[in-house]
Amino acid sequence: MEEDPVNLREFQELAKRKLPKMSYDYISGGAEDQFTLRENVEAFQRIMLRPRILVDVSKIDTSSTLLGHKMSSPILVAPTGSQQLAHPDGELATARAAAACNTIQVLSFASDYTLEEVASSCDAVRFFQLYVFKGRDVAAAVVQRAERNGYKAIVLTADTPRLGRREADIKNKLIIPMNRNVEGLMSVDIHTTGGSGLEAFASKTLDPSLSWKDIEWLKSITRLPIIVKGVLTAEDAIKAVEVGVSGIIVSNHGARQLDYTPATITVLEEVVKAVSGSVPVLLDGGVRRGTDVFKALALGAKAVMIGRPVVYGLAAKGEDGVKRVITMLQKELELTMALAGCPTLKDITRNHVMVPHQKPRSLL
Ligand SMILES: Cc1cc2nc3c(=O)[nH]c(=O)nc-3n(C[C@H](O)[C@H](O)[C@H](O)COP(=O)(O)O)c2cc1C
Ligand SMILES: CC(C)CC(=O)C(=O)O
Repeated sequence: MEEDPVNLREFQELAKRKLPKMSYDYISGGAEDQFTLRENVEAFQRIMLRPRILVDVSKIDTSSTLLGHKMSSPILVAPTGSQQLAHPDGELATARAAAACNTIQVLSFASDYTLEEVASSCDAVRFFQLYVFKGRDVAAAVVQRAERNGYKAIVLTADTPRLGRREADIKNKLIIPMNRNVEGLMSVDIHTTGGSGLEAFASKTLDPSLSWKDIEWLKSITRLPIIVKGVLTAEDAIKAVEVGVSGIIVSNHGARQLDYTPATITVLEEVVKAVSGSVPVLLDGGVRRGTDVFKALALGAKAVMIGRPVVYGLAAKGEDGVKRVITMLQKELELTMALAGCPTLKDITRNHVMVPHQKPRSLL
């Protein structure tokens, strides 16, 4: 009988056994030395909790809202491309699992099912993640389709003017399916003479000239709120608020872009302070435990997103695997809140965590 993972790490192990090496390496890997990949997880492990005792925790409420949308917990599904590498049902399975768990899926621009197919798969609140390609007409057409199909926000990924150097993908000569959302809008020759097929595609399509002034353009083509993903500094957080975004995601793209950026949890507080409550701040990168979610909330995040764990759940057990990953994390958060003396999310404060002097262990 197939084993039943009891935590998110065991889902990763199961996914590793089930997936071809090329797919597993693409999903699990990070950029270059993968220093930040390790840091994203380890920085959470350096933060300790300060639980309060003798609080009535007979009822725990994990429910939350984001931009006015209700969620059963502050845990969202991060955008991850090409989910058919993990399972044939890909983003459709993820959409149904997220809906069943009452949470928001951020659909990747690079999804293997089109945004229309995902929208008609089930009824749910979902957001759409945008990459801006050279020649803005493709992005404009896709954003308008997302709006027409009921997506409730645009998540602009801003940390990928070019693709980070992912050495496993280069060695494996990664083959990536053609982006379905741009079918009929553009044609790109993705044949390579070697190396990563994703890198070949990205270098032909991504627009490295995208800049802050383009938020104005994005606002001119959609009425949807814009959330910027990839903020790591107070300076950029302030800029994002100035140009009128509706939300910020502290993210280093799961350590797949610029290596030696800090773990996201170590810069969260800086960003939260810089925006002083004007817009919600989310975080992704390395969230693997309910205690991690709790720590991020204590440091000011409105919610967190999980990337790889969802894809591992999908690879391990399809739609049911994704459901179990999300539910597992929600239940761990609920238990953490009970054991820390926080019956509601509002009860989680900065005083519930002890943050060490932020120096990566390997630099001490
Ligand atoms: C396989 C994979 C594909 C991804 N594809 C996208 C994408 O298409 N767009 C995007 O904005 N981020 C993408 N990301 C980054 C995630 O949205 C997220 O920032 C990251 O996975 C969070 O870190 P975690 O995997 O440690 O949870 C991808 C990440 C992975 C692992
Ligand atoms: C560049 C995208 C197509 C995929 C992505 O964001 C990723 O692999 O991290």
